Formats: sequence, C-alpha cells, structure tokens
Amino acid sequence: MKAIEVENLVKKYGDFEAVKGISFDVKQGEIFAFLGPNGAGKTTTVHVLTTLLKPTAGKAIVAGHDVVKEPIEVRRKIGIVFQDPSVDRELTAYENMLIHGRIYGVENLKEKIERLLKFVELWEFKDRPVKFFSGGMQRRLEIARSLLHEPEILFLDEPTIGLDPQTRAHIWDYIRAMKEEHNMTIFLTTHYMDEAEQLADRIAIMDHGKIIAEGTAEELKKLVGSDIIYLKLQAREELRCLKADFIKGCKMLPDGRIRLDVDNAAEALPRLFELAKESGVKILEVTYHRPTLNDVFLHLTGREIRDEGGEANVARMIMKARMRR
Ligand SMILES: Nc1ncnc2c1ncn2[C@@H]1O[C@H](COP(=O)(O)OP(=O)(O)OP(=O)(O)O)[C@@H](O)[C@H]1O
Repeated sequence: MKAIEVENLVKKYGDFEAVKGISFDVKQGEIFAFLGPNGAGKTTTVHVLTTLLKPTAGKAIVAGHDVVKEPIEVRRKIGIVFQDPSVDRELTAYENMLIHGRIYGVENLKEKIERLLKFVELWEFKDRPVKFFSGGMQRRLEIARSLLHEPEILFLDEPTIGLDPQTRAHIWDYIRAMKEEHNMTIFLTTHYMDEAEQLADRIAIMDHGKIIAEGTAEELKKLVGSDIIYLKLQAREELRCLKADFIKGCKMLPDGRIRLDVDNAAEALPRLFELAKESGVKILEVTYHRPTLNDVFLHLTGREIRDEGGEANVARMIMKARMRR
C-alpha cells in the first residue's frame, strides 16, 4: 500500500517556482529520502505534505487523505520533526512532552511519555530544562515528542543537521528502530549522502525543484557505471576527453578534473597511462573508486552536493528561523 502519493506537485513563492511538478510514491513501512543540496526544494515539499503550505498545483495524498481537502485528517496521522528547533527551551523534557500530548489529546499519556523518553535515552534527564541539553539531546526529544500520538508517517527534515558524527549515528539507530519495531513510514530530507545511503530504502535526488533520479542507492549508482577514475592534468589546456574502447564515459568537471567511467579501474589504469603518453597529456594525479551517491549527483548535474560544515549550517538554520518569524 502507498503511504504517500504525489502527482505533478508545484509550489510557487510569488513568481519563483521552488517545486516544479514533482511526482513520486512512498510505500507503507519504507524509509524514503529526499536527497539534494540546500535550496533544492526539499523543505518546501515537506511543508506541503504536512499541510503547512498549500500547493500551487498538483495533488498529494498522505496517509490516504488529500493534503488540501482533508488537512486535519492528514495532521492526525503524521508526526513532524522540523529543521528548526521547536521544543520550549525553558521547560523540562517531561513538560515539553506533557504539553504536546495534552494538545493532541493523547490517551495513557504518562506511560507513553515514559516509554518514549526511555526509547530516546532521555528518561534520566526528564526533569532538566531543555536549555541545558546538547543539540543531539534536543533532536532526540523532538523525535520522542513527534511520536507521542503514534503517527503512521513520520516526516524528518534534515534530522541530523549540525550534529557530530557520533550523535548522527545514534539518531540513525532510532530511525531504523522506528521502522523495524513499529513498521512506521519515514520520509526524510537530507543533504548528507551517507545519511541517505545508510538509512533509506529508496532515494529521490532533488535539484532546483525537480526530482532528477529515483531508486535504491544501488540502482542510482548504476546510473554512473562501474568504476570511476578522476584525473588531474598538468595544464588546463590539456583538458579534453580521452577516447578508447575501455572508456565508457568521460566528463570534464568544472573544478578542472576529468572523470572517466570504466568497467574495471585496476585494469584500465595502465592502459590509461599509455593512452595519455600517446596523446601527449601529462597526468598529475589519479584517484579511482566505486561510485557513490556523490558521483551520481555529479554525473546528473555536473556539480557536487556541497556539505557545508556544521557551523555554517547552524548559522543558516538560525537565519531561516528568523526569516520565518
Ligand atoms: N518563504 C519563501 N519565500 C520565497 N522563497 C522561498 C521561501 N522558502 C523557500 N524559498 C526558496 O525556495 C527554494 C527551495 O527552498 P527549500 O527550503 O524548500 O529548499 P531545501 O532543499 O529544503 O533547502 P534547505 O536544506 O536549505 O532547507 C530556495 O531557493 C529558497 O530560497
């Protein structure tokens, strides 16, 4: 069964089209990731699917309900963890859970709070004000809070942005547990390739408001080819594609490197050196590896999904939060 069905969804801000007619389905019980650089339109799509924004055109059915015609039914069945922190920092973890649970009219609230705070390993900190929590603890509290009303589908917008690698891995464990233990459908957005690869059953790659590829990580990597060789040449004027039967694809990258697709890099390298010598091209540096999702993005767009450092992302989140107020 389908948990989410989206058809030709468009969202404009004034004249600017942030989401340009995307279509996709998410199956019940799967982890589906929207992977793309900042500004690709991921958050806008999540806001439409969670009824916070009205689409300009197109259709979206979430948990069996139309987001425009039946927003209240949709909201009852979904949980959301936003990119911007939304817990009350002056209240304790327990108080945050209690208020949210009462707003939603959650039954057996106390038992549920205890179970969920234990699930995210915050039970021993339940009486501490959230302002004393680390970023990772706050995010865990947000996840616990979003699960209080037992949603069918959980939306996570950049769930590990700005967190250190260990905390990120920890959050991934909770996300996997939600899928495995509760058969929950999880829709997440991320600009971290490893996050999409580690967690998602299927991935949609988004860029400039469009879905440019969709599939499992393995299927997406097949778009690139088998192995990839990157060459750095001595002079920029030497930048041209080398031609030989063992080279399946060749692309000149904006950063001045050449990317070659080959079946087997180990066998191709000696032949490549010969070919370079014959063609009078001086190779300065060679790297090769099996394709990653970054290569897929590079292959499709000619650019890399840049991973801004933690601090830059936190600064961006603060700016965005201010803009939304
Ligand atoms: N309220 C708004 N008004 C005008 N333009 C907006 C608004 N919100 C977002 N945009 C623009 O729409 C585009 C998509 O933004 P969106 O936040 O959906 O991207 P994203 O992929 O989620 O990136 P991020 O990870 O930075 O949130 C961007 O160009 C952004 O500047």
